[in-house]
Amino acid sequence: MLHATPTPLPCPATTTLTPTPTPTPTNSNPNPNPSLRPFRRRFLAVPAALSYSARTRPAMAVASASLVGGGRKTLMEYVGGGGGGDRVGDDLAVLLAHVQCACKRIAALVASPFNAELGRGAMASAAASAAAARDDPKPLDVVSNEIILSSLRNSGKVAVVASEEDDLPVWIADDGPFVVVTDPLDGSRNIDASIPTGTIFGIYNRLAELDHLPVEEKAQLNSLQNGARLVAAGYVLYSSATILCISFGSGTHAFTLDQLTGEFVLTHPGIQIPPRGQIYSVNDARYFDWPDGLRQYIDTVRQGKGQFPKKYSARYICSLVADFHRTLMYGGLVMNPRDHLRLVYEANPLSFLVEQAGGRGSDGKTRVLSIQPVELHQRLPLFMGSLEDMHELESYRNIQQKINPGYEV
Ligand SMILES: O=P(O)(O)OC[C@H]1O[C@](O)(COP(=O)(O)O)[C@@H](O)[C@@H]1O
Repeated sequence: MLHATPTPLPCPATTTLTPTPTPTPTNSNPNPNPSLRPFRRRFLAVPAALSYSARTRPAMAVASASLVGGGRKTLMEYVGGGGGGDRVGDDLAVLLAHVQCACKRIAALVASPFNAELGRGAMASAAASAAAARDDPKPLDVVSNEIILSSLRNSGKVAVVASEEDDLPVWIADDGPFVVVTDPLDGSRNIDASIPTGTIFGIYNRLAELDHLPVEEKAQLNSLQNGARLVAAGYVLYSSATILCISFGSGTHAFTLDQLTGEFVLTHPGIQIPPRGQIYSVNDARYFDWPDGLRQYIDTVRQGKGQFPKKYSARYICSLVADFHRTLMYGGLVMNPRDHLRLVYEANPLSFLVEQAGGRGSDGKTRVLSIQPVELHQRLPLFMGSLEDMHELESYRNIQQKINPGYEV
């Protein structure tokens, strides 16, 4: 079994920061599928650090020493050593310790051999209801949501959490200094094929001027903050490597999970997205639903007739975090031109990260971070990537897809 021989590392992975203990979490969105309860118990109960068998550990530790001993900082060392700049006080550090802990749990979950059983739960519920739309939460989304919510509660640092999986934000504590928005497991429709998925999160300060309002109202308004007010934003990519990429408003930095020690170590400090890439990432099957401007742009760059005289390549995983991460690394564009991705949970945190890496995020007309959210689950066309590619794309003007029939796959 996955956790038969646990060798727990402390969670949160810091000894200097002591999270405030809170009562056993309850969830506002209990999973209605009773067949999932054993899995939820298992994954909510495991220690954050990944577990390894005693037999394999010594050999792995030798390899590990060469990586971690190579002078690379862990995420918590980076944050504790002032790496995040002035914005990262003790409260935010404690919160981050809990966020990374939750994401290690989700990383173990998505790689688990028990996913097939969880998937059967998804198919059963889909069969039971004709209304089971593609956007319905899948069990792994639900479990991931519970893991995140539980960790955020336990941090003692969060006033309210707004999750893509929940209709309404969950108020946690009046004195929590932070507001967290999250998509706990984006791209989960790919999970049965072991295609990468990701967690996205954004952190705002709680707006003290709203404290006097009724709970529902202040929960909503705190969660609808403009993306320009983000204190920090990040994602965790669950792929061949598990990568936590974060910005505190002073650059974008990526940490890779060392599977041997269970620590995120700094591998990509100060990421700069190339000003030009040669890759565009979009669901090309929608070509005939695209507006003229977008078709012309893609036709132009794929023929090497754009401002950059090389033929562009296409890459599309259909998992936003994975497509975004590749774009951050190699440059180019990642886009979904129809009203599909969500401003609060996806577009704002990722735009914050791409801007901090020297790129741009827009809805095709307007900088994402200047759009004031009016609804929690508000959707928008989304274009992000290299600065020069973004400017060229936006110069075609008519790039937002207005036809959005609700595709089957
Ligand atoms: O169907 P499209 O337009 O290609 O959209 C795919 C996008 O939708 C997502 O799967 C998110 O949508 P869901 O919230 O429905 O899972 C992204 O990960 C991906 O980039």
